[in-house]
Amino acid sequence: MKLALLGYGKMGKTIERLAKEMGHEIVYKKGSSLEEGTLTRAEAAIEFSIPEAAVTNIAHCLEKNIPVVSGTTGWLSEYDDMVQLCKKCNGSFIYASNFSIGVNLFFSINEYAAKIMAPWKEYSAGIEEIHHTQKLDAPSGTAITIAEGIIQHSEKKSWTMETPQDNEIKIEAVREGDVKGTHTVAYVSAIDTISLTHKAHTRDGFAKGAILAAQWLKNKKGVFTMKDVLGI
Ligand SMILES: NC(=O)C1=CN([C@@H]2O[C@H](COP(=O)(O)OP(=O)(O)OC[C@H]3O[C@@H](n4cnc5c(N)ncnc54)[C@H](OP(=O)(O)O)[C@@H]3O)[C@@H](O)[C@H]2O)C=CC1
Ligand SMILES: O=C(O)C1=N[C@H](C(=O)O)C[C@H](O)C1
Repeated sequence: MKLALLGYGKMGKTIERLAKEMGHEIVYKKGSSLEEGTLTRAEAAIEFSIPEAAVTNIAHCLEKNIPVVSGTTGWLSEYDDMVQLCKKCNGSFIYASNFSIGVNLFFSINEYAAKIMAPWKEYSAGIEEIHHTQKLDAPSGTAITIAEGIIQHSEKKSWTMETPQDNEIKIEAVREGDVKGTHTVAYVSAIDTISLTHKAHTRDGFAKGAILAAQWLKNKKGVFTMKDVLGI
């Protein structure tokens, strides 16, 4: 496929390396001070930039009728606007807080655990995410998706990074070293703890999932999620 990369940082470069190994061609690259190639040659755009740039990048692709896969986190207050724009342009759009197949399986395990744990009121759920010190947003998009999975299957109503009320889930964000992304859900009672952890060893899983999503999106119209891509 002919791919555009919107954002050419850690993720953009990882996607470029893996996409080339898979036989795809990068026809356009854009960073804050870089623009190479021609966007309109692209069959799909893969967008991993910064929260402030994501909406403009996504809207630009939709308006130019280029299918767009976005993994940028921290801009979701404007997600519904992008859904509306995609419909108006009859475009193709996938956003995921995490494109790794392992994390998407973890999301399903998390929802299953939330259902099982819901009646057992002596356990209280909490989430911890650990990332590298360059990460701009907190909590991670993945931690928010995990919290939403618990909220969907329990009496919890929202998440917080402060001291939680009874109907809130606490998310703790830790920034250290070059951690690629570690997410833990823990159910803690006075006598024991049940915890589930996903730990990314490299960024390759995120990048492979985004390339898979771009391939899957070919010839499809609408707004999709990684659950659609993976059929889970
Ligand atoms: N959904 C998922 O699976 C994953 C999501 N992410 C998310 O992806 C995003 C990027 O992560 P990462 O690559 O690690 O971050 P980086 O900081 O390494 O890269 C971000 C890049 O965006 C560039 N940029 C800035 N402004 C624009 C613009 N207007 N248009 C295009 N590019 C621009 C920056 O350019 P410059 O270097 O010149 O400043 C930089 O190269 C983050 O939001 C992160 O949370 C990360 C991993 C997985
Ligand atoms: O910024 C990162 O690095 C990551 N961001 C995503 C998030 O916010 O969930 C996904 C992954 O954990 C890496």
